[in-house]
Amino acid sequence: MLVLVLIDNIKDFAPIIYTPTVGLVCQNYSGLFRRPRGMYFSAKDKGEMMSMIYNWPAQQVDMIVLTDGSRILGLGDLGVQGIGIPIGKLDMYVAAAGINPQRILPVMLDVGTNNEKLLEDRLYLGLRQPRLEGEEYLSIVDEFMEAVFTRWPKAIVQFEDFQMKWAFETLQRYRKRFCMFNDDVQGTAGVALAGLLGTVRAQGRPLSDFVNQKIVVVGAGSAGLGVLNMAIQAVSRMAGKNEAAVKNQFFLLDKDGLITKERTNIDPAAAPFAKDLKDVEGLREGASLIEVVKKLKPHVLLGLSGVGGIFNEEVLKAMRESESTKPAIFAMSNPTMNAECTAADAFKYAGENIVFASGSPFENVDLGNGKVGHVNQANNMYLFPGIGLGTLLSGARIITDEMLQAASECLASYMTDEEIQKGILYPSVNNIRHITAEVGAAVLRAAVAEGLAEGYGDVGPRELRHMSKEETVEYITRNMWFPVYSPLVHEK
Ligand SMILES: NC(=O)c1ccc[n+]([C@@H]2O[C@H](COP(=O)([O-])OP(=O)(O)OC[C@H]3O[C@@H](n4cnc5c(N)ncnc54)[C@H](O)[C@@H]3O)[C@@H](O)[C@H]2O)c1
Ligand SMILES: O=C(O)C[C@H](O)C(=O)O
Ligand SMILES: [Mg+2]
Repeated sequence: MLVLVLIDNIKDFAPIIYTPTVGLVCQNYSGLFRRPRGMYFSAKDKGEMMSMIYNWPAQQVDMIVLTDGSRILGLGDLGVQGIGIPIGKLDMYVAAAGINPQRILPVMLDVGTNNEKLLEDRLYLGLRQPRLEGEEYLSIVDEFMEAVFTRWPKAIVQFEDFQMKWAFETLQRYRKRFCMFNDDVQGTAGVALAGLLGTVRAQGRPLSDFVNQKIVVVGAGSAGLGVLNMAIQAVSRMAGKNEAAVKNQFFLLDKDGLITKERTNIDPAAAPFAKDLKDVEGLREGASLIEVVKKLKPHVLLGLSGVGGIFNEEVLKAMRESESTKPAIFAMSNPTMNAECTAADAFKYAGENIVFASGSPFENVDLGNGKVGHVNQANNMYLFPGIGLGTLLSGARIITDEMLQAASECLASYMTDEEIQKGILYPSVNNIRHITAEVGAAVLRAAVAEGLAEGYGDVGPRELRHMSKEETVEYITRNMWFPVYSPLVHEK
């Protein structure tokens, strides 16, 4: 019965099973622990993972969400307590994508934690050792991946909330070998790109104008860099130029301010986005956020820093001088406390004509005189269920950039011009099954176009190839699991 309640009331329950409440649960997980859910693989299980996987009681597993707990939302290293995230994401898979709840598997890779507080907490449930590093670490993930795909060759593994270095390294290591994706890097990028394209439409400009938007990204981690990579690919396609030629409009800041080529010890993943000082006249290496906003007057300010409140009054007021008629403020960090600003502050200080989005939910803002400041939830939940379900039903064995791009484009075109004019960039969470069906169909059709779709169950690749767009959406919808409960019969 619970699943039905969740599906029917997803808008009310998403903030509980998902951000922000899931963050609070993870922070307190060891103390709250009652019974286990999912599987834990620890560094001490090395050599045993294959038999452990074969011990999982379900015959079939379709969807796995895996974390090592090293970067849980914006809350940092929470060790095994991060298991709440795979559980919450998979609850969303059940509610939004209709993945059969008997075929999901939340997984924690316990390789230790560097969180001193947890190491000293006598209730802490995980290994009391510093995190494994280097080859030792990778050998654990390798063993897990080999074991999973040996038993369930058609499963999909979603990597979630890994610290940046491992997020990128594992993505490169596995994406051509296994059916996997990194939600923080790739799911987030697709949702952000759809929102960025929406803001161009909200200004009443043609999509081709995207190439002229000045976009400041605050946070050079797995999510921020994922967004930049995908946005630059999109601009490059639109402008018909190579990626190097279209980077000028993007500006990147991390904890040390504006990233330029003058930076010493620059992270290799951020290096391609570092600015030449001559292209940011009047700004210096490490310029602060307020300096950058005042100087550049950007169209979009997008936060993926994990730092609550850094879009402060001064920064938001500076956005009033934006060159855009409808400046966009995306405070995408989670949970709510870590959002770069609140919705109310954004409308109060940056003005009523902004477009606003946050990663965690906020109420719409009453602007007085019957006017409402619409709050969008720019969260990867709009895409990951469709990416997972579309891939599953296509039978593809890898997830390509084209499939992810199709997901993002589908979300970008979901909203009508009328809605977009009102600042509504994303659909209501209440429609999540419909969105997921559309996104899933887009992903599946992209897999077909690339010749990757091998089919699922009785539906072979030939049938998939011959499905129209509408038939694909219908096929996806038909394959969503839905709870049916038999009526209780009372004895008279
Ligand atoms: N809305 C979504 O769908 C979504 C998706 C993924 C991640 N996120 C959120 O984004 C945040 C970051 O995630 P991540 O995986 O990129 O983390 P990360 O740890 O890989 O990166 C964080 C980045 O922020 C930078 N930073 C820290 N303090 C800063 C400051 N004061 N000013 C500017 N930059 C600063 C760091 O230098 C680093 O580059 C988290 O809060 C996470 O919850 C949201
Ligand atoms: O979990 C979320 O709500 C989004 C995202 O995956 C995050 O890490 O913040
Ligand atoms: Mg995440």
